[in-house]
Amino acid sequence: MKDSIKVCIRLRPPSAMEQANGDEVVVHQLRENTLSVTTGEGKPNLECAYGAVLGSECGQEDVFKAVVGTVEGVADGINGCIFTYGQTGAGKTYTMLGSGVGKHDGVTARSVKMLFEHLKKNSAASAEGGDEARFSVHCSFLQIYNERLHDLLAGGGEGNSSGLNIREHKNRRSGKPEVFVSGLSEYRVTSLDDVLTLIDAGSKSRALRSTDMNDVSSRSHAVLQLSVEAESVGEDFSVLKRAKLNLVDLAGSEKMNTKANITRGHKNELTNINSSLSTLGNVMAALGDKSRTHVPYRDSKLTRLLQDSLGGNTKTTVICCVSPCSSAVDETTSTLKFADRARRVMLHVRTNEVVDDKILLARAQSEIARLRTLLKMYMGQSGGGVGGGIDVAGSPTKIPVGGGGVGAAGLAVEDLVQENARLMEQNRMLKMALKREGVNGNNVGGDAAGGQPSNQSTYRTKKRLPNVGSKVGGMNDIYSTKVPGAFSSATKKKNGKGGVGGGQQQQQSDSENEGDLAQLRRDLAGKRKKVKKGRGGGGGKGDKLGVELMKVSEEHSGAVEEHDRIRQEREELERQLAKMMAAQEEEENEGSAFENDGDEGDEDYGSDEDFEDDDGEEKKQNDNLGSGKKNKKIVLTTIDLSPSKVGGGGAAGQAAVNISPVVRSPSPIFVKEILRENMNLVQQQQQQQQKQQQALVLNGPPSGGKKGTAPRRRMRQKKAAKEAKDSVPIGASQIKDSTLQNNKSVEDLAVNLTFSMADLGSRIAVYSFRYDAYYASTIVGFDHRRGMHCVLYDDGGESGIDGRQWYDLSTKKIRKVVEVVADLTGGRGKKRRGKKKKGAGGGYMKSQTANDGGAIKSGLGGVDSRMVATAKII
Ligand SMILES: Nc1ncnc2c1ncn2[C@@H]1O[C@H](COP(=O)(O)OP(=O)(O)OP(=O)(O)O)[C@@H](O)[C@H]1O
Repeated sequence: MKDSIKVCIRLRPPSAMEQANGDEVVVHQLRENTLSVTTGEGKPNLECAYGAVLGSECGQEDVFKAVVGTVEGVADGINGCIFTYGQTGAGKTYTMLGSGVGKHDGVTARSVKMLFEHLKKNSAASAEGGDEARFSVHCSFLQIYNERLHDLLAGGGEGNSSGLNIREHKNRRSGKPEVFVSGLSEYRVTSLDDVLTLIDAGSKSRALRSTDMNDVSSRSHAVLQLSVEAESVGEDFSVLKRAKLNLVDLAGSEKMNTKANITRGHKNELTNINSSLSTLGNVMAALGDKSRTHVPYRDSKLTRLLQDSLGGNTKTTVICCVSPCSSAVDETTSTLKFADRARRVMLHVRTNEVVDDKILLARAQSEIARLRTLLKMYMGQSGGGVGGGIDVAGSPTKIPVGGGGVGAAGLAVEDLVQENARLMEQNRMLKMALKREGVNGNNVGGDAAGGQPSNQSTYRTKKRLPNVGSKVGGMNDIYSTKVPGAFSSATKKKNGKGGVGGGQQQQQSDSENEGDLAQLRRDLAGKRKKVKKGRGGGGGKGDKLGVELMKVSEEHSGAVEEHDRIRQEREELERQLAKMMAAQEEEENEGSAFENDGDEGDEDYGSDEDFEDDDGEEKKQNDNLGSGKKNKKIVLTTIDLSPSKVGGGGAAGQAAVNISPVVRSPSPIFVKEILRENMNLVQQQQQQQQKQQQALVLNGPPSGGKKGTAPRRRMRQKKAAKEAKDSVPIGASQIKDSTLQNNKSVEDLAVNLTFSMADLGSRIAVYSFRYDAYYASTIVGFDHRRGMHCVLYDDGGESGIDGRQWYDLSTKKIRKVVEVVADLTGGRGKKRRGKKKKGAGGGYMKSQTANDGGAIKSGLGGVDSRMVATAKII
């Protein structure tokens, strides 16, 4: 869904200072979405329209109404971002957070309230429908101060750390890069009160200073982020929706007052704020200008962090706050210019949902059906459609109507794919038959003579040499198109006049069909070219149709190619089989030439009755077998390729290849079973490899006869262990706590260990787990769903707040979790190095996996009963 950034302008009432100075009001709301600015002497007055204009008299509720659209979608998986922009003292913080810390009736509190209401409503609706619904919300709060990122919930404010880093990782599903802050703590919140507690705590750490316009001016950009996950699980589906809501209070722009005696620190702040706001403006300008290809997101931390919200998959609203007074008119004009740039930016918003595979499959199937219908319509329009079958090639009416058409090109994609599966299975059976008879069925195309016919093999005599294809129910058309029947050559050779005649006729129709098929292919190629050409032209319904046709047509041509390959393989197999039969026959004829009465060669094999009436013949044959005599004459008929006959028989126990008048296709269930079997085999192989690897680590590599010296053996073992360790893929667990098993879900842990983190759908490969006397728990592990390392922690219900941090170390291998530290007592910006001494520090806990030696950070300044845990993963 395409949408532009919504821009609202909010005029605050004149401040006490402005009133005292006798400032004139020069900005007025004209209509719902327009305002006018009297800019002063010599400058043109402005009249501008925006998404909404909120006059001085508008309250917080009115403002929220204007931005509610951004919040509404979050519970349904649509990212949202609301940020305030404007001069210092223009009312940004008031708009976002309300009047002063503690009174949270601004956009933030209202948005959070609405978000929880929506999530609960959705849950209740799902529950009413009999489905299970769960949601989780995690909250983080950071500030960008002097181009450094600080976790406002980690304590210590600007001084709490040297600054966090912005990283990028690829979304596993969409494949698109996503920006995140590495090591930023997130707390699980279940109500508005939880969020307000965090805002209160974080706001205490925010950088503030008094400016000319504002006694309590925010000198940093603050970003409150809520990560929402809502899952609904039904009997046969599961949908997980994820979205982020960013609520941003930007630092205010401020004119450099050269006369005022400002400190170096203040100057530095000012430069950084103005520079990042100017980059924000440049980014907006670049995004709004289609001719520009480069967007300078990386020019500031702010734009990099908001990258997704500005030009990506996020519904964004900007509230530009302005003073209505004449003394601020230049700043107001500049803010309105920014607003103008912002409203030109187009966004591509979509629902972020992870759907269960079953649903995806169903969707894909319905899409294919839709495309197929489209194709039919298209072909019908172009005059190429034929009868019941879908004629992709759009060939003239030579093609027989319905029932599969002449050749591969006359079949629908689905039919072809099914046909291919059938043929493949038959080829497999043929290979088995060949193998049983001594020819290496795998060596298709090789020298058939390599596999001598077995003397033990016996073939039943038949009256007729039917073409394989001609008798195959459901696949005859395809097959007869190109494959004259491997056995028809034997027929010709063996059958004398009558046989030859039949063979010629068959050949003739084959070549005719070949011609048809070639024509169909040419037509198809021509059609594709046309479609491609049309696509290049751009625009229009026809183009869309063309593109979709292309898709189906490509799908079709893939199936045709596959079909050709399988068919060639089939021909080769049959050639080998026929060759082998001929050799066998010759051999037997040589051995008992006089036994051959020669009469049967003159028989008329044209009648179906003859073909079917083989009971008596079979009995005779069996009698021959029983008497141990060789067959007088070996004539091969159709081989029963049905799995029940061939698959289960086994070469040794079967006296002959079973003969049956009809080639049965393997049932779809059978194919499924094969696939399942293959998957099982692969899994078994993988398990075996894992076992071998483990055995290698435990016992060292097999000695292979040479025992070697003990040191060498040890070295070998060490090397093998190292290799095994190195080969551990990311996310594979190195479990350190024997009480836990790999890949426990967080929910499992919650049940067993009262760990209240309900990170929906996550499966965490646990490297380390700690549950201590303070009832606090910490997990360090790998989150498979996110493809990131994580530290999850819980203070055991003391404050009801859980937390988590994600680390993007996906390119690195996990060696060791060095340390997990939690501090329940608080303390500002503590930094610890080295080993924690026994007994020191109440509430300090260390993971069993701790190995020290690495930097440890802990502490949450000013916030009691909350825990911080950081792991260093090297
Ligand atoms: N619409 C409003 N109605 C009433 N008071 C307002 C309004 N907007 C702002 N104020 C008051 O104006 C003062 C400055 O507002 P605020 O701190 O929100 O400005 P700001 O844009 O965030 O400034 P800075 O960028 O310096 O942080 C505050 O005392 C606030 O209460």
